[in-house]
Amino acid sequence: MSEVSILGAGAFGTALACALSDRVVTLWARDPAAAEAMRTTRENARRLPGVTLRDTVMVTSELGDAMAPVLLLAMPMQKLAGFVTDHQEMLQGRALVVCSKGVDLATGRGPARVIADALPQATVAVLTGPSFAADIGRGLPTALTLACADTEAGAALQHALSAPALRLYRTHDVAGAELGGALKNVIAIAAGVCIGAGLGDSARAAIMSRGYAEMLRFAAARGAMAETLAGLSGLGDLVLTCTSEKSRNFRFGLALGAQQEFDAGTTVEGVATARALARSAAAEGVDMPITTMISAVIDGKLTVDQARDALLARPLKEE
Ligand SMILES: NC(=O)C1=CN([C@@H]2O[C@H](COP(=O)(O)OP(=O)(O)OC[C@H]3O[C@@H](n4cnc5c(N)ncnc54)[C@H](OP(=O)(O)O)[C@@H]3O)[C@@H](O)[C@H]2O)C=CC1
Ligand SMILES: O=C(CO)COP(=O)(O)O
Repeated sequence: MSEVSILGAGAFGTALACALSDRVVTLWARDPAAAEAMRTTRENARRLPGVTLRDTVMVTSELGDAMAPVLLLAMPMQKLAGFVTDHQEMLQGRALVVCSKGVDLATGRGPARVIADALPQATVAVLTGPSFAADIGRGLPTALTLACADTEAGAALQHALSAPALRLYRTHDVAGAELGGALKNVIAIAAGVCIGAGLGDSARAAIMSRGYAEMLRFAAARGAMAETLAGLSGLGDLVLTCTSEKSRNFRFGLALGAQQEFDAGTTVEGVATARALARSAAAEGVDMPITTMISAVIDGKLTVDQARDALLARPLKEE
């Protein structure tokens, strides 16, 4: 049995398994056929093609075989609540490190709260920051934030999950870390829309800066620290995903801006999160114009032109 298991064999879970394969690590895939294919070909051809899984990566579809002391949860945000509720008993008493980025649309909760509500006794941490699965899977250097309210447990996890090319910084600001990862995906969609609609690089820089301003406002309203948002999990990830076509959120925005189809099977966390955040911002009186416009454009309530005009026509104000 390994010390660390990764639950969810998508692009990110597979990449993390590769990063941690300097030791024995277990990767759980819910689909037995996918697990069998990975075991025999040593590749996750569907989610992370071109990356070879070392022999130290044990792949299983039996959840019980993956019950290590430290579990990394690498599944889409909207699936997290169902997963932890369904497997409450098995997950009890372990350190749960969630890698999902987003807000639960049904309840408005972030990933750490979703887990803590289902497993009140669990040690919960968040692993987030600028990191494309394709980069991590290839062993390229990456720095992430590990957030845990319990400083001692956080330090232990920081050491347990660091690897030769994976450098972890630690914080106790769980809300800040998870909000950074959730909020930036919506701004990445907006940046993609901007480029896809031909609005230009200057407009994208404005979206990134003003998007960051609204990330800070929302995070402050939730009691998060501005310093956390200025770090890897906020600004770092915002820059990455607003400027690279490796980002699915950015690519989704590109397609939306260019009025092109986008593959519905691709995980685009910012879509549900935009809806959840726009709803919360309105309810809590937090000014989030870009997030609100992007949510409306995604839902077809506004065209890109209407959203652009509405943003430009806002009352002039101090920066
Ligand atoms: N890809 C990246 O570069 C990064 C991703 N992340 C975050 O990691 C999370 C996962 O993303 P990523 O791996 O890229 O997504 P993928 O779409 O590549 O994979 C999602 C994985 O989750 C599994 N899954 C879906 N539904 C469930 C469920 N109900 N129970 C258990 N497993 C389920 C899928 O299984 P199946 O294959 O059987 O459908 C699949 O293995 C997201 O929140 C994302 O924001 C964070 C940093 C980087
Ligand atoms: O969060 C990510 C990189 O840090 C991955 O971004 P996408 O989900 O947009 O591909």
